[in-house]
Amino acid sequence: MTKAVLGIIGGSGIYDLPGLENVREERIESPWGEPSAALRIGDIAGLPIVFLSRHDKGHRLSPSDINYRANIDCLKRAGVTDLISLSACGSYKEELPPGTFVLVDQFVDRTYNRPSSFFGKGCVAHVSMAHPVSPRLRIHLAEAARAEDIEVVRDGTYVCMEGPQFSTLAESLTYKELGYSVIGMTNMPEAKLAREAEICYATVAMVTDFDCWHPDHDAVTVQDIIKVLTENAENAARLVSRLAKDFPREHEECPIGSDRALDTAIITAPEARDPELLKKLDAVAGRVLNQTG
Ligand SMILES: CSC[C@H]1O[C@H](OP(=O)(O)O)[C@H](O)[C@@H]1O
Ligand SMILES: Nc1ncnc2[nH]cnc12
Repeated sequence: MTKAVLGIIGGSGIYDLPGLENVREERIESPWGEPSAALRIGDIAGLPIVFLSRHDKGHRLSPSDINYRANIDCLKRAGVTDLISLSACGSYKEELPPGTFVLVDQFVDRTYNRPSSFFGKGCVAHVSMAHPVSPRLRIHLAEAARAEDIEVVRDGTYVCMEGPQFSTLAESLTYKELGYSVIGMTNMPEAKLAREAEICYATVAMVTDFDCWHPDHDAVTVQDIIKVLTENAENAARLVSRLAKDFPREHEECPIGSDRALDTAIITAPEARDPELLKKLDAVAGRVLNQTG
């Protein structure tokens, strides 16, 4: 049995986690470089929690400047088994107005300027991303939201753009036409890397705006977003507290195998593997690389 350790990545407007107790800050060294910030390690209702601010205090980092590999590697080193991303997003549906929380179940990756894998030359791996979100985490989040009377929608598709500029009207109309639910700039490659690191991942996409497709809302501005962020952040803190109280203390095996994703993924023959890369993979892939026989 593995102890459950809940990781929380706080996005825009969430630079700390109210309710986190017995907090200590830890700067974990990663062979993948500098993470966004020091980890804040503590507990809520006795459940171990590791909090990481994605953009760091003061919103120092833009989506393309975040070292997603270092972030996920550090969370893995800290023992995180289950990871929740709290993310601001724009909405493509009238019925998902600002303030709605969407428990997305699919992602579309439109980013192009970020390293998106721990693997590569000297150790090639192909994990499945067919179902990028852990269904079990989505269920726990939906139950926590219901208990706290927070409006959530249980599924949806999050398209991840490179940014940092918001979409053009043509892009916005295209994504809407394609049936996507929400847009953001950060959940890819984060979700891919969490899968490679065998960490169960789920996102709470918190709607802040209607992007620019909506006839009544012309262009998005950071000022408008900030107005909604504060209220969303308060609800997110309540949601996480409730989630932690009711969360199983033993890590539950993922029904779609997120926590065993590397069992069938590595294709490079042992004799063709690059020892330098293998060293960097010690945390992310240690479970499978250290197997003997
Ligand atoms: C400040 S609005 C744009 C910004 O907010 C979202 O970030 P996060 O997912 O970390 O909450 C979006 O992806 C952009 O990075
Ligand atoms: N409209 C939008 N587009 C991209 N990222 C966002 N984050 C919040 N609102 C957004």
